[in-house]
Amino acid sequence: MNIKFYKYQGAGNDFILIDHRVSELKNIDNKLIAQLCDRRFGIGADGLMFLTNHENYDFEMVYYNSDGNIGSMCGNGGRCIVAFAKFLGIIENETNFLAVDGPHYAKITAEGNWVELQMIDVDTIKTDGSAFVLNTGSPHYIREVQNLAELDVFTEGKNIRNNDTYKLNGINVNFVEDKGNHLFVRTFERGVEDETYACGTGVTAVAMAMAQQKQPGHIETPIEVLGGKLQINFDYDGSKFTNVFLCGPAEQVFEGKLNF
Ligand SMILES: N[C@H](CCC[C@H](N)C(=O)O)C(=O)O
Repeated sequence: MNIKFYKYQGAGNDFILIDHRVSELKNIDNKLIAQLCDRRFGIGADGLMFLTNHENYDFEMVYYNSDGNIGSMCGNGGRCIVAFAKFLGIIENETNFLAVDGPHYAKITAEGNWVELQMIDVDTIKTDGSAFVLNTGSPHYIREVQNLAELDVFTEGKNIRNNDTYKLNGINVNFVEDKGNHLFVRTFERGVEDETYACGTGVTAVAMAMAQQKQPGHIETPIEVLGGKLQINFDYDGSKFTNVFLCGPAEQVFEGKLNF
């Protein structure tokens, strides 16, 4: 089989994309996905996505984590697949597509490399000790820290993700430092089981957890991650977050063929 793939990255969160409308890869084998995402034995990526047809939407996004298992919502993956749909000529500068957590609206700049993706509304933030826990399409744990640049995110994140509370279903673990005019965020991702350079649903959750400690209103939060800059915009009425947008770059890096 000769299967064409494309590699995308959004703020350093990187993905393999396959146009499933034309691909011959019909039986999705989780071990093969893990191998393709492996950085030594495969292409290397934090996740793999199939773009498929859907009768009521422009397309459907099917997302797998790099361990080969189907993932929950991936925000940066969502932004990358929107850029991919534009590249394929399926959409122009706006789209409504379906993902695992429901329909998403997105808009895209003319050049196609800046994508603003609407995320699900959120009305529940729980606490776990001094940490916050919420679901933005994927489950997230958020802890505020000092000196985040020095933190051992892998060890700390892995311990939290595997503690008795979260071991069974897993959780994505985010650490945030308030830098005054922006938030600095680092994330240990479930399904990658490592720190990634950016996590879209993660920074969305972080912006909400930090905003609930402030005045309600329209809130725009600039975020710094290891792989670049993202921005989260939403309306917060004191209990609910609506009109939530994850904004940032989404770039095609290369294309290739799987030969097997
Ligand atoms: N990198 C992703 C999160 C992937 C979700 C995955 N780690 C899971 O919990 O299944 C993002 O940009 O939102």
